[in-house]
Amino acid sequence: MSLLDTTRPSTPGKLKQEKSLLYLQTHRQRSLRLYSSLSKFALSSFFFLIIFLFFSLLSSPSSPSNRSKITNSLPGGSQWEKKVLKSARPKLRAGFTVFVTGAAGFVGTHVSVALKRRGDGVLGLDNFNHYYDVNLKRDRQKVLERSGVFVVEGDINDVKLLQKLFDVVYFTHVMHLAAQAGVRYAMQNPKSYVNSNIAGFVNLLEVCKSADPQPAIVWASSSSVYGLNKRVPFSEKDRTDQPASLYAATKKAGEALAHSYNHIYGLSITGLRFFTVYGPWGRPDMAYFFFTKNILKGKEIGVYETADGKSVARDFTYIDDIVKGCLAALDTAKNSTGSGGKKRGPAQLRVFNLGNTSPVPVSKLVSILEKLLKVKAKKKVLPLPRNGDVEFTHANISSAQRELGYMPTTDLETGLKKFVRWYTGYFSGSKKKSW
Ligand SMILES: O=C(O)[C@H]1O[C@H](OP(=O)(O)OP(=O)(O)OC[C@H]2O[C@@H](n3ccc(=O)[nH]c3=O)[C@H](O)[C@@H]2O)[C@H](O)[C@@H](O)[C@@H]1O
Repeated sequence: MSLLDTTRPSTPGKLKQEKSLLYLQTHRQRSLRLYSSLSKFALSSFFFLIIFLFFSLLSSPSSPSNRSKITNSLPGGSQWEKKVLKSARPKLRAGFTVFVTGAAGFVGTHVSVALKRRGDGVLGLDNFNHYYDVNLKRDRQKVLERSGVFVVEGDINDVKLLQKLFDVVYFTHVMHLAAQAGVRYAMQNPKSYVNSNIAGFVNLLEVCKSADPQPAIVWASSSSVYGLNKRVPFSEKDRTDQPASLYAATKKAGEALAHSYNHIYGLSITGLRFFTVYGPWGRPDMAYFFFTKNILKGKEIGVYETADGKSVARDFTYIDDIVKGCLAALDTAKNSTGSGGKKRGPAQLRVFNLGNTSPVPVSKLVSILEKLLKVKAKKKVLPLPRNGDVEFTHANISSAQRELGYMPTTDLETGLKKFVRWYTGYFSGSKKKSW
């Protein structure tokens, strides 16, 4: 007798019911079996996936040594700290340990290399923003690396990063050159100026004031703070409450901030008012740079003139003279008097003009470039636009001369010759030879 027989019902209706019950049970068992094998499959696939991921993490490209290299070279990692310390260590016992912000910038690169060459320790910081060609900044970074200067990639608004750097290194000095530069761009992107030149500066001052001991600070202000001032040459005693551009207003705000941090916390602070700095490795957004580019390309250049038909004029200052002024400002900076956020006595607060003391009309700048490039410029004389530009600048440098021993020695023609030599070498591909 078959199994079916034994389960045979006493009535046909009951059989149907029981058959469907049996069907349901078997179906449920089958579903349960299917479900359980599916979950087993899912579970084992999951484990397989975990094991696979585990082993792929262990294998190339992130082998254990590579991985630890990567984590170590990230900010905070042991290799990163080693690089930071090595770069910041002075060669000479009496050497400074300088934190240079904006190190891959035009002035930042020159100052960092000069400090390193004379035996100071230098640690750079730069956010490598896209205000102008980042490749130029990267090439400057290569120059810095060759000189032994490590540039940490980061922003002055990153409190944690600054704090970390100040925890790792005891900086005797800060050379603060990171800024949103350019007079005319301020109309397009005002926030960038507020962010870098005001918020970023406050951030840096906050970290400096809390450091124990506090570093002495030297920072880049600008000739543009003189704004509509008509007294010539511009003296540090003249009024600076009429900025003509938002850029100038943020630099003037920086000077006011410097005053408060000096007054409240005893930070030693020196502001340097740079006058239209030019030279090799310069900024492509500046007139002398893009005029050179456009003259060589046969493109038109706009030369501004004032309402009474005079060419606008600038006290163009060669980079090497500016570097000397920066180093002298560091050398003569007295110690900050506070520590850990508390002032212990009055501290040094200074501001100096760093200019060339011989303003040159922009039309003359163009004729020098024409001579050096041996190409006639396609000039278009335009009325000075209402874009924040001022008609002229002219530095009185007697204060810097007296206290810093600052004395510029490069006239515009000599400086432009050096710039043009660098420019043609750099853009013809012989970058490495040009420093
Ligand atoms: O002295 C300073 O503090 C400032 O110097 C420069 O500002 P600026 O003097 O305006 O330098 P450029 O932009 O290179 O202009 C130089 C001259 O060329 C003129 N110019 C500019 C552009 C143009 O198309 N045509 C023209 O005639 C300007 O009016 C100005 O007189 C820098 O760009 C600022 O970052 C710096 O702070």
